[in-house]
Amino acid sequence: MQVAVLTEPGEFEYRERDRPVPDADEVLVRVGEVGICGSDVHYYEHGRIGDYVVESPLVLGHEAAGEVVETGRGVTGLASGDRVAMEPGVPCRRCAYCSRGEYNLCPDVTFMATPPDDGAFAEYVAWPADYCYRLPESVSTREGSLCEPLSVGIHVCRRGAVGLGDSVLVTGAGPIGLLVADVARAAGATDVLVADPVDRKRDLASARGADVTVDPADLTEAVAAHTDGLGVDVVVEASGAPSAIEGTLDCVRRGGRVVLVGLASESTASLDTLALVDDEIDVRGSFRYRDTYPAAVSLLADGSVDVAGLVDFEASLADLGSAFERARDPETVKGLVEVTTRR
Ligand SMILES: NC(=O)C1=CN([C@@H]2O[C@H](COP(=O)(O)OP(=O)(O)OC[C@H]3O[C@@H](n4cnc5c(N)ncnc54)[C@H](O)[C@@H]3O)[C@@H](O)[C@H]2O)C=CC1
Ligand SMILES: CC(=O)[C@H](N)C(=O)O
Repeated sequence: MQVAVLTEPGEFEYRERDRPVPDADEVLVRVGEVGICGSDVHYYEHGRIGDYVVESPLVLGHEAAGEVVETGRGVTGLASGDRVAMEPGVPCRRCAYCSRGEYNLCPDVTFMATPPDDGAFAEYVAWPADYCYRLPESVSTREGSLCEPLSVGIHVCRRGAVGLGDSVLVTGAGPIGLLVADVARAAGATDVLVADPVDRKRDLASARGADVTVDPADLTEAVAAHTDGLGVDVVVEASGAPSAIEGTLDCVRRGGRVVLVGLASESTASLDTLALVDDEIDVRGSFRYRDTYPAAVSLLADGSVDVAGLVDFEASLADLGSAFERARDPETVKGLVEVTTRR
C-alpha cells in the first residue's frame, strides 16, 4: 500500500509499505478522508512540536475516517463495509488515568501522527475496533473525519460546563474555535461571541450564527457592551495567543469559567491570580477529549453542527505537498485529503 511520509520539514515522500494485518481486536480501515490539522502543519513546517521531534519518517494525519475492509477474529461490533470515524488516541487502558476514565490524560497513549506513532495518510490503517465509530448513512466520510476537531470542541464545552442560557466568548476562529462555538450553541448557549483578527474568520463565524464577532483589539469593550458590563459566563481561549490568554480575565464575569484549549508556543502568558481569587473564576485546561465520538457522530447526524462548511479545499494524497502549502495560509480554515477514492 502507499503511504506519504514526512522525511524532513517541508518534504513528503511516497513509499510502499506492507498492508497492515489487523490484530484480533482490530479492524483494517481503508482510509477515505483525512483532515489537515494545525499540528500536522506544525510538524511539516518545523519537524517538531515541543518535545515531540520527527526523528524518523513519519506518517502525518489524525483526523481520519474510512471503510472497514477486514475485521480481527475477536471483533463483533463492526463488519466489512461499515464506514467509521477513527479516534486517533488509543490509551494504555491500565494506568491510573485510564482506570479513572480520564483516558485522554494517559501518558502511554498511542496517538496518530505524534512521533513516533504514524498517522493516517496511508491507504490502510489497522486500528482497535472500539476506537472506531460507525457512521450512519446521513453522515459522509468527509464529515466523519472531522469528528476529531469536533471532539475537541465537545470536550471544551464539557470542561466549561456550558449550558442553557449561557453567554460564551470564543477567542480564535480556527476550526477549533468555530466548532466550540457550534457545540456551545447546541449545548444551550444563547449568546455566542467570537473574536479573531482575520476578517474572513469573523465573517465565517457570523455566517455560522455567532451573535457578535469582533476584532481582538476591540474585545473588552465589545464584551462589556454586550453584557451590560458584567462579562460572559464562559470564555474559551482557542487561539493560543498569549495576549488572548491574558485577556480572558477581562471578559469573564465574576464567578464565571475560563477554558484554555489554545496552545501557546511558549508558556509566557500569565494570569492575574489576585483577580482569579477575588472574582472566583474557575480556570480549566482542556486536553484532547474522552468519550466524545458518539456525541460527535450524533451532532453530525441530526444536523446540529456543520463541519463540511469549514472545508476550504479537498486534495488527493498525490498532492499532499501543495495541500499543506494551502493549509499554511492564515485565511484557510480546513483542508481535507482524499486518501482513497470515495466509493
Ligand atoms: N488542547 C487541545 O487538546 C488542542 C489544542 N489545540 C490548539 O488550539 C488552538 C486552535 O486550534 P486551531 O483552530 O486548529 O488553530 P488555528 O491556528 O487554525 O486558529 C487559531 C485562530 O486564532 C486566531 N488568533 C490569533 N491571535 C488571536 C487573538 N489574539 N485573539 C483571537 N484570535 C486570535 C487566528 O487568526 C486563527 O484564526 C491552537 O493553539 C491549537 O494548537 C488544537 C487541538 C487540540
Ligand atoms: C494539539 C493538536 O492539535 C492535536 N490535535 C493533538 O491532539 O495532538
